[in-house]
Amino acid sequence: MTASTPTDTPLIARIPGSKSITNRALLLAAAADGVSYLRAPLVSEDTIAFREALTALGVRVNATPHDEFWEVVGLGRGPSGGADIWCADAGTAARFLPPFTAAGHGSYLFDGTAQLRARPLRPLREALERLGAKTGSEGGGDLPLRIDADGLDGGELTVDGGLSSQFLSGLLMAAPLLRSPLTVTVRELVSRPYIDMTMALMRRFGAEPAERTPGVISLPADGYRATDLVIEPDASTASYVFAAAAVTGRTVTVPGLGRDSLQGDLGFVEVLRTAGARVEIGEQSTTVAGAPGGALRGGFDVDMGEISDTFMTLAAIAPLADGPITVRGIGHARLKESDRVEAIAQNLAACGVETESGRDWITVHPGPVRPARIACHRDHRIAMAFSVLGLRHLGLVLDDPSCVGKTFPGFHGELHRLFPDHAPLPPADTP
Ligand SMILES: O=C(O)C1=C[C@@H](OP(=O)(O)O)[C@@H](O)[C@H](O)C1
Ligand SMILES: C=C(OP(=O)(O)O)C(=O)O
Repeated sequence: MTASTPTDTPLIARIPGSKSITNRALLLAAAADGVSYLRAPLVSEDTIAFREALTALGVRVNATPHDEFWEVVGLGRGPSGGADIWCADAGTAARFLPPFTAAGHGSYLFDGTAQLRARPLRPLREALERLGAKTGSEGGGDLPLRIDADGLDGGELTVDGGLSSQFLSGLLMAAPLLRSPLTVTVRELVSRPYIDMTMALMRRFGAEPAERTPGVISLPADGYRATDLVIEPDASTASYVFAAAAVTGRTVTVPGLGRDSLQGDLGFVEVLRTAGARVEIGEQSTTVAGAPGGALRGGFDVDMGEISDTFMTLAAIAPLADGPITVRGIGHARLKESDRVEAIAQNLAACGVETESGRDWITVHPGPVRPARIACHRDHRIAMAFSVLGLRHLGLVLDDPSCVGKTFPGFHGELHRLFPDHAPLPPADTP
């Protein structure tokens, strides 16, 4: 072992499957010709919503009793017959499914919770209209969204991914189902690693997207072939146990997340390295070892625009560091389950921590953390990020612990299993 290699006996974390990979794989399997197998899928509110939406679209998804794998009987084309589609809180459902239905036939009405209705959808709708889709809004907002589908021709399309990369991912995944090839030119783009994930998974299902010039993606209209896919643990979820290692001085290993991961959010461990943790990204696993006593180095500035789901994991523990930490590039994090920049600033203020923030950045100053009630805003990541800070016995209480169910229903149980001396027993209403 080298000096920088984690040494104490690692705690082995059980991290559920990636939400982003599960929901992409569900869509691609539904569009494919043949029967696909998705192994170790995430079972959470977002993926159940996606699965139920596909069922409403006439796709058969059979689960084994303990969800070891899901069998998806592909349609081999877009859906037909029309349906009402409930997207719940899932941004992936609201952004990936409308292009899929537009490539099919029939009338579809998409809706979701008040939280989802508040999130942007217009650039996707406008892109679909430019492709020739007939769309309508009911009630004047972005959702409910109606799509009257009669298949789509390809051609040339410019897409604005400046608010969310999910618009582009949804359009790219629908492209092989169009009547002719499509070339997409990307104007503005946040969260680029998710586009690489989309294209990598499209290839796993037999499609051939090509980006010969950066920002210009050509997509043959050759459909998808069924496949058998093992879904990696979720790297955004893993950020909480890696941060937990950093603040407790323990070592945590996540098996199944290695250097070939499709998920950009694994890059969060590099931010922890800057904060003084030791990190090893192996072929099949990643290990983070906290500095003794859970000491954190501050006094740095980091752009987390490409891995913005993990910025709250860092910001929540930043008061424990020995200097201020500034996170940049996170304007689009204001458009998620909550305004995450505001939610972090507000909750840290409740803990007596000083912050400064602007449209797309926040600085967290070091200092004592006082007991507080954390306002989760029904945002799973606010709940999970502050649970990690809470490992330092600071008297933090979440106002809505069960909101973690969006991506990790068993979060509190797993945190307690790994850190029984630091994390409380899970609340009665969570697994
Ligand atoms: O494509 C995806 O699976 C996701 C893309 C990201 O959203 P944005 O592109 O809106 O940043 C991320 O925040 C979200 O949790 C999942
Ligand atoms: C932004 C998120 O989710 P969604 O897929 O709903 O966009 C998230 O999980 O942090």
